[in-house]
Amino acid sequence: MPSQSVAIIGASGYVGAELSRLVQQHSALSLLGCYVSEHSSDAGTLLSDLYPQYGHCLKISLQGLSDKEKLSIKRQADTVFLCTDHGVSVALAPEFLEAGLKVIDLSGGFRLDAVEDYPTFYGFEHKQARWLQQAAYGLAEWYPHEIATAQLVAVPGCYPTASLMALLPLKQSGLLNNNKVIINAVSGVTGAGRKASLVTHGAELSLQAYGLFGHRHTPEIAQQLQHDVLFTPHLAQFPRGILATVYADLNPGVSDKELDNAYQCYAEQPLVRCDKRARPAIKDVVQQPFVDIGWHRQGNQLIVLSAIDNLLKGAASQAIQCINLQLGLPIEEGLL
Ligand SMILES: NC(=O)C1=CN([C@@H]2O[C@H](COP(=O)(O)OP(=O)(O)OC[C@H]3O[C@@H](n4cnc5c(N)ncnc54)[C@H](OP(=O)(O)O)[C@@H]3O)[C@@H](O)[C@H]2O)C=CC1
Ligand SMILES: CC(=O)N[C@@H](CCC(=O)OP(=O)(O)O)C(=O)O
Repeated sequence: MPSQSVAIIGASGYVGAELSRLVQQHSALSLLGCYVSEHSSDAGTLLSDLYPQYGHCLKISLQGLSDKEKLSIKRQADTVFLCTDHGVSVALAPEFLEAGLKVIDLSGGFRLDAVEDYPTFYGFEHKQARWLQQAAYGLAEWYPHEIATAQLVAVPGCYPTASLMALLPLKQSGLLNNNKVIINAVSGVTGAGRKASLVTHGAELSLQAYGLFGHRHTPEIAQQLQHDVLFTPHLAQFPRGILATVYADLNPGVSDKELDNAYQCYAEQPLVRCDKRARPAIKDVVQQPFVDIGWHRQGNQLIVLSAIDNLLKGAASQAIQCINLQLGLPIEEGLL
């Protein structure tokens, strides 16, 4: 089996910790180091002290990302995973790419095609148009060849993963009519990251929509689907998981058989669980690398339901799927 040395930057965050665990249990990956920002208060702390549930596998000391550490990563790592905020990823990725390393970025820093969309949806000017153009979109079941050969992979957002896995079979099969697709999705609170904020404060949490009309995942979903979407995220009071409820209109005359056939594209995919009558539940995907999909129709109106763990299929386990594709390994290696 091929062996890759990997570095994880942003390892103390919710996504970084899950990814560190998955790398540790993957027989083709060796973990060079787990990094936080240079002056982080967590530098020197054991990752297992932050996440005692992973005490058996994450007794790894977090290191501040100093110039010295960056140099050592450039010398010794094959792949760098960035589990950092969008702006941090955009600043860090070119350094490692230009040193010849592969970068798998879990932020939104390299997901949108148009550099002009970054000020609007991310609030910063994107100065890395060349790398943006070269990034493969890391939706593993849909772009395996692009991911396999890319030096830079932009792992999709959690909401886009749930939404696109539900919708792309319909789009690919030409079953969607031209009406806007509506997506209502509910996320657990780990979706907002580990840093404390009033929005994620326990006493403030209930169930509430946010990001109306302007959430950054709207252009990401529309770009990949090549279809207009109205996406509304909701934050709820549970720790992890996303349920997307997708409303779409089918073209006139689409039969049940054509609809079911569209989802046959996942028949050989080990991490996609499809059942046309299912109403997927978050409890069944939490701590799992799967996406669960169910679909229901009344005439030409279709409702597709899609559930994932935001930290796994929505981030860390999808990143592992991407590196598996790059190493020529089965897509589910180290995940089941
Ligand atoms: N949470 C989720 O469900 C999902 C998140 N994502 C994306 O993944 C990324 C990480 O998310 P999440 O884990 O939730 O975020 P967290 O806020 O939980 O973690 C962020 C991590 O980045 C580190 N960090 C911050 N600044 C720097 C820096 N300059 N250099 C190196 N490390 C730094 C933090 O440590 P410290 O501050 O101590 O340095 C921490 O380890 C984000 O881009 C997010 O949008 C994608 C899909 C799903
Ligand atoms: C609940 C919550 O706050 N969720 C985050 C999305 C998390 C995520 O997936 O971020 P990226 O995909 O963009 O990296 C949000 O809406 O900003």
